[in-house]
Amino acid sequence: MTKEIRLNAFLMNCVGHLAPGQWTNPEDTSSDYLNAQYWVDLAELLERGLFDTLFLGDVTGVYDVDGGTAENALTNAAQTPMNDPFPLISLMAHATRHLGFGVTASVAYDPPYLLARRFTTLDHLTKGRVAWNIVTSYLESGARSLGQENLLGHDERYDRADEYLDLCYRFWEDSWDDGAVSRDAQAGKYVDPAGIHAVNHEGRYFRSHGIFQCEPSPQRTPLIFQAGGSQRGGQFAARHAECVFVGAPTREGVRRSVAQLQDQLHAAGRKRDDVRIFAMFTVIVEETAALARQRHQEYLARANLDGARALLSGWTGIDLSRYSLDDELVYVDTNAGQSALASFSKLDPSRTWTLRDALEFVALGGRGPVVVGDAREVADELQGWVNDTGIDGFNLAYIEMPRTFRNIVDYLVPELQRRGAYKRQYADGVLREKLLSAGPYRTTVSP
Ligand SMILES: Cc1cc2nc3c(=O)[nH]c(=O)nc-3n(C[C@H](O)[C@H](O)[C@H](O)COP(=O)(O)O)c2cc1C
Repeated sequence: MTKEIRLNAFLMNCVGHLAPGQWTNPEDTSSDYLNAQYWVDLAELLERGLFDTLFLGDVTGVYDVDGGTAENALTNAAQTPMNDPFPLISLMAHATRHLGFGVTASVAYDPPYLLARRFTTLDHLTKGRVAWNIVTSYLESGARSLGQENLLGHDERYDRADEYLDLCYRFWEDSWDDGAVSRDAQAGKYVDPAGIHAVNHEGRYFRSHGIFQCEPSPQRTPLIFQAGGSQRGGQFAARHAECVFVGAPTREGVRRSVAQLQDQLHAAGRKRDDVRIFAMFTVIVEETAALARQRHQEYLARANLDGARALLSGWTGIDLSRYSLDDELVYVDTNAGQSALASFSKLDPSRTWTLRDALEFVALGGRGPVVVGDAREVADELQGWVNDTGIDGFNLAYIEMPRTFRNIVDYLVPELQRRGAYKRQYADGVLREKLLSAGPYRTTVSP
């Protein structure tokens, strides 16, 4: 049977996101990210294309690993400057009915109570269309700006994140009984206090005593996404995630990431196909293959390798300005994101990468592959990846705004629909019901 492919759009609240240099194209509108209308137009476009979510990445801090300064990132707009993703969701939810919103929030800085409250608020305002992409942060600059000496150790960040999540689940799921909000005007009773329970938590990293102050939202716990493919990151995903976001440049790399995660799910007592897996990807599709290839060449000519180096240095925690472009990338453990370097070194042993190869790759679409062609070629390619790797869909980055997404909606989506590989309408229900064919509430079991 033809597998239905899921699509999310992958952006950050910044210029260019995963395409440093492309903002210099007069037709690219990504530097309009400061305008509300830019986001509303995008959300409406994605809903027209039946995208599952608009998925917003986020980082705390600036990319200052390259050369030990933020100069490169600032000059080339390498995810710097960057605004907060949360307020965008209220705007876009108001303009749409079905589109989901994935939002990345780090557990490194906000206390669990405040972040849990923010998600509950958004889940209400979106009527249950919010997902949380949980990350543990990788930029030391963020830690310093928030008054910390440095980031916790890589694996300890995940230990702390486990406790963070367990506490959030208690706020969302244990503090308010179903039916406690009676809104009984005749009796003059909005909430029945008997249905509200204090959360008492004394843990290694967090303490909290008291009732959660928000009434339960449609999903209670937002749909849980996770991105972070190290061994420890995979264990964390196996415990919490309902959807996982992987990023690797080759088919073999993605296949291995999926297989590793499935083994970890099995080890955690879950079914191997218990999570929906999305791969980072970029699509350049045009009405004709020739035009798509021409567009690709124009994008390559504008790609900014310095900006790409600022990004890759930040992701890996290694100052890549100290290496020559012909040096081969070799895996070492670092305290930043470990899977970023692994995906250009040990993940796929059949391929070696020089620094130049990796920068040219990252400059168009980050850690995900780029597929170029007319709708038929691109659909073949996407279906091939889904069949060979076990993923469920793609988190699609853009190169040019809004052309990348407009062309996907106008050319690729109808082709996938003709093949029976893409929905023709949204399913009913909250985001979890739409994406997982499950009930409205969290599908992973509390420990
Ligand atoms: C595909 C992908 C996307 C990611 N997106 C973000 C992001 O938007 N913000 C962020 O802080 N970390 C992001 N990360 C990093 C990780 O989630 C994680 O917090 C950390 O850096 C450690 O990752 P690791 O388990 O791969 O070593 C991403 C990782 C992957 C694999």
